[in-house]
Amino acid sequence: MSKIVVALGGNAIQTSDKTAAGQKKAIKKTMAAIVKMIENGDQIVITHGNGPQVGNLLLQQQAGSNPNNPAMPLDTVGAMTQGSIGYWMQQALDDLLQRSFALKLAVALVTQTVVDPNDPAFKNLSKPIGPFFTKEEVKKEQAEHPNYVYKEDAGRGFRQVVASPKPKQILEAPFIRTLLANNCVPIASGGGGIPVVVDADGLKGVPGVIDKDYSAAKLAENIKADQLVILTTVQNAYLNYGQENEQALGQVTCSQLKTYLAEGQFAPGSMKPKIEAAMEFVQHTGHQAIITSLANAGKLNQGVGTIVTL
Ligand SMILES: Nc1ncnc2c1ncn2[C@@H]1O[C@H](COP(=O)(O)OP(=O)(O)O)[C@@H](O)[C@H]1O
Ligand SMILES: NC(=O)OP(=O)(O)O
Repeated sequence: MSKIVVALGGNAIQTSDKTAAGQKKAIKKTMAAIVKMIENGDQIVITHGNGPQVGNLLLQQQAGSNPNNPAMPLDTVGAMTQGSIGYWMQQALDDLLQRSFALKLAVALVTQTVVDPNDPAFKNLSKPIGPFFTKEEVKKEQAEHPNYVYKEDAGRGFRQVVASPKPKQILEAPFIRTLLANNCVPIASGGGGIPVVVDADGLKGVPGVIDKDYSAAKLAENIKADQLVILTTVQNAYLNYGQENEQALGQVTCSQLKTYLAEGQFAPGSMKPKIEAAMEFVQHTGHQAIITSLANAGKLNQGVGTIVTL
């Protein structure tokens, strides 16, 4: 039996139907793929992104804000998305688990991730969140939210960007291990975990959204996982992605990936963090990491995807 941390990307949650019912439906389909991994006999910890949801909720908070009901800050909004997405996943998974594993339960855990208050990411905002805007729309948004920063996101439009500090420690890692030991399926570190710093007064939430791929690697390391699995839209990481000479990467070493990273083969904000997270886990633990599509979740022992080794 292997202990596996599975990181789920936006496509596992997002749908054109943004209602709770629409998102629940998408998540139920995703959880059915995860159950296949549990059926293989492995211990699974699920982590997930929250980019679209945290940005949307932040806008909703601002729109409804008044002195008696003020908008919540970004760290709290991040926690709210851990709650909502975690609830949807937990419910979907419980329904599916009850059919085959009467004793297993999913448990969504509000998770804090320690970051460095001096992380340069607080000055260089880079994490896109919320909806996409056209050039015209973004001018209106900027007038309404003068403190927000917007950047172009890979030719797909403009999005608000926030700080994305690197995770240093997943605070609740020991409890995640306890949950695993007690036959639970933890859903943890959602949205990369709520970024917190430790100061003289204790823990303090800070404004940012951590990249869930980097947090997944840190979580996998902190709970001594045997494998990190990053499930996304593509079956593999590719060289020359989208070009005529595109080449899927199968088994690949960290030193080969270092060369490909230097060549700029992986787009920042999408495949690059997944490659860097996989390398970090493999280099720190000696275990392997796999990047592949959600559709391949049940076939991980069949050599699918990009398999990163030392
Ligand atoms: N070299 C590459 N190989 C594969 N996919 C790549 C590459 N460079 C960029 N991508 C893009 O990365 C996307 C996956 O990243 P992202 O959309 O951030 O995923 P998720 O939301 O699942 O975390 C793919 O859909 C693909 O468009
Ligand atoms: N927090 C995070 O990385 O979210 P996305 O994967 O949805 O961007």
